[in-house]
Amino acid sequence: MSEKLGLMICGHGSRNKGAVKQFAQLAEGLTARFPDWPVEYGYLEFANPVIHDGLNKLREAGCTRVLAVPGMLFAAGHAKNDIPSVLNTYQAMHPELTISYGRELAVDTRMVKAAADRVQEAIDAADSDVPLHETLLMVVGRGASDPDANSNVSKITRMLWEGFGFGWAETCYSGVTFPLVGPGLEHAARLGYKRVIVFPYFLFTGVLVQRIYSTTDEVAAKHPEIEFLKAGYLNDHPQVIDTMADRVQEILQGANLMNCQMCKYREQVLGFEAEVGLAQESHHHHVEGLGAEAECKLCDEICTGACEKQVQAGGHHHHDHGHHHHDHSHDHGHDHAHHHGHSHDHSHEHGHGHSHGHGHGHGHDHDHHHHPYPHADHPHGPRSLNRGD
Ligand SMILES: C[C@@]1(CC(=O)O)c2cc3[nH]c(cc4nc(cc5[nH]c(cc(n2)[C@H]1CCC(=O)O)[C@@](C)(CC(=O)O)[C@@H]5CCC(=O)O)C(CC(=O)O)=C4CCC(=O)O)c(CCC(=O)O)c3CC(=O)O
Ligand SMILES: [Co+2]
Repeated sequence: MSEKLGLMICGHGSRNKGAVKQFAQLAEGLTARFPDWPVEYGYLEFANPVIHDGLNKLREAGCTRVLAVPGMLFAAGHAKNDIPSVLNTYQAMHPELTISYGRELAVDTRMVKAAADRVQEAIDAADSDVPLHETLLMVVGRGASDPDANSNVSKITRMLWEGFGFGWAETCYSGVTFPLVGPGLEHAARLGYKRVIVFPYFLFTGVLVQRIYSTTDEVAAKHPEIEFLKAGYLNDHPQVIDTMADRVQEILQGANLMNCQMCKYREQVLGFEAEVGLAQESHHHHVEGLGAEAECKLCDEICTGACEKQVQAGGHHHHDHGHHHHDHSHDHGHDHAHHHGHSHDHSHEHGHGHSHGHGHGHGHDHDHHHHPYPHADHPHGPRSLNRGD
């Protein structure tokens, strides 16, 4: 029997409409590279269609083998646990279909080229001329509880630093790990460079990119002697699409091997030894498929940061399912009542034994546990930064 191939692009998803639109554009770009196959995309969380919907469509189109690629920059929880969990569940329900999973975009010369273009665009758009030697590049990664992914951001930073010849370069993160953007930029401001370029190494706009830009404005206001440039994120850069297309080809060539050398689940990674052999399970089923329900109504298109201000003012996020800020809220034990009225116990086990429960909109009760991130209370990390919630 001949095989009918289909392509499934597994994206992250955002509450922000602009972000979802931009990911869809990226997916369109990839679709154009595979004109002979049915191509679908779906999101892990916060937006529709979900990955499951896309898989249904491919199956209905008669596909016998689905090549699934993660629309993810690095291999952390989403690429290692959450997407595989969705795919494996689907595979188990549909044994007639074969799902082959590809790898993340990872550190790749083409990704570095795409990043370099965004940095160059920021330099070109600047009013003044500052020599590269007097410029500091700050690359902002998403940040995860996986040092494999976090350290790959530093590699991107070094490639850009060395490639351009900037005076200095640093790496910081939008959440979960340290240093966060605020402390990272404050440190950078002390180094005496005339210009600081803040570059979010992100695929699309959204809540987090907006937070990075707002934090940059706050730090810039305190340092009028330094010029801060805000570079754009990767978006649907042709080289990003090329890289993703290559990840698809790798599956067919049988070369889609993830690099497990630095994987905390398999190897004794310094500081993360306790996580060897840990179950790689998804924590995302509770947010998956929140479509129109999760969509942010506070901004029209590109995130304005209005949701953050609401949180800071003491109110909860408009569609807060209590998960929204958990990466920096482990230190307060409290319960959120939720408008949907279902309860869900979400406990984070970590060294200090705190936990918080929250309710959220889901049809069933369940427990899930995140392994404690060993440096959650780092002085430049998430817990020390009081964003007011
Ligand atoms: C705003 C928020 C959603 C909301 O609540 O609205 C949001 C948004 C986005 N995340 C994105 C990417 C990634 N998110 C993770 C991981 C986590 N993200 C989580 C929370 C939140 N993520 C909420 C903010 C909470 C806060 O900080 O206040 C965690 C804490 C909780 C959880 O999800 O369970 C979990 C940590 C798990 C851990 O490591 O412990 C990883 C790493 C990984 O793979 O795990 C990647 C990179 C994947 C890659 O490599 O590409 C993108 C796409 C960015 C892009 O454009 O590229 C968006 C979209 C946007 O910014 O809108
Ligand atoms: Co996420």
